[in-house]
Amino acid sequence: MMLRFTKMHGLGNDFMVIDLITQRARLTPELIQRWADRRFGIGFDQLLTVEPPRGPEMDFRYRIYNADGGEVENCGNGARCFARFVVDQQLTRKREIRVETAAGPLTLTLADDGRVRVDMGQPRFEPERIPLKATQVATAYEFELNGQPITLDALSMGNPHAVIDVENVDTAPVATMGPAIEAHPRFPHRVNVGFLEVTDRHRARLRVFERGVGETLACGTGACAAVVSGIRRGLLDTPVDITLPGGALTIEWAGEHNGAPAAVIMTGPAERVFEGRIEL
Ligand SMILES: N[C@H](CCC[C@H](N)C(=O)O)C(=O)O
Repeated sequence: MMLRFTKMHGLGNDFMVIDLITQRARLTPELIQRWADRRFGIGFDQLLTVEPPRGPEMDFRYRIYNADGGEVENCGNGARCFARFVVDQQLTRKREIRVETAAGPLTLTLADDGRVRVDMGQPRFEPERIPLKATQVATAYEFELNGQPITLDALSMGNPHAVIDVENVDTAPVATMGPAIEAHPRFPHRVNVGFLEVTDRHRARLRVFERGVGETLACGTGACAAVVSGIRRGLLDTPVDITLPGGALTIEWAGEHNGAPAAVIMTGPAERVFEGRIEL
């Protein structure tokens, strides 16, 4: 049996997108890993599926699988591609689309300039909601890494993120510190690791070592987490143009009011590369 898919990317963070509304497929971690391989398979950072909603208030269910085959809670670049996909495939005529994810609802809006605006929901700071082993909420957590002390921030965008300040992202120790923090035992579900360079009050640069993938050209939830962290710590002001190796996103966050964090708004591109079919 042949399975239709579309190859897409958001700033070079690339996806295999599968319509499981008009098709059926049982996706196992082994199959996803094989398809994710950039030589023996299709090659992608994440696999995204488009599924029927489980409740009347949603238009679709949006599921995300990392290249290592693990299902995860959220993917920001993927959300923009999801919106482009369901419109291009004529699965909806809406331009404001409500989707359910494992972390909660997202609202995807296609803008006239071709970019996609995503209400990414509220960030969460309580250690137990990241999750992170810590005794209380902070904006600076002290870690020991290979015998050396380091300080990082941590929060959830539905998926877990650590944020480390660096002078220059180009020389940041992404390849060594990234995997060491991703697998640190204080992050029981592992973690995405962002290296943040603040340029000025409204601009920043970021590289991300993604959980279950490695360094990617862009990470939407990582950009949201880094900007929220920068605003909370008084380093940034909303809106922020954040530049990753694959390109730039605009992130807006109005902060916390009466202890309730505002939703994070991310705006950026979504590109289709090719349509394909693969033997199931
Ligand atoms: N690696 C992430 C999922 C994909 C996030 C990223 N591709 C994005 O655009 O947000 C995790 O394990 O939580």
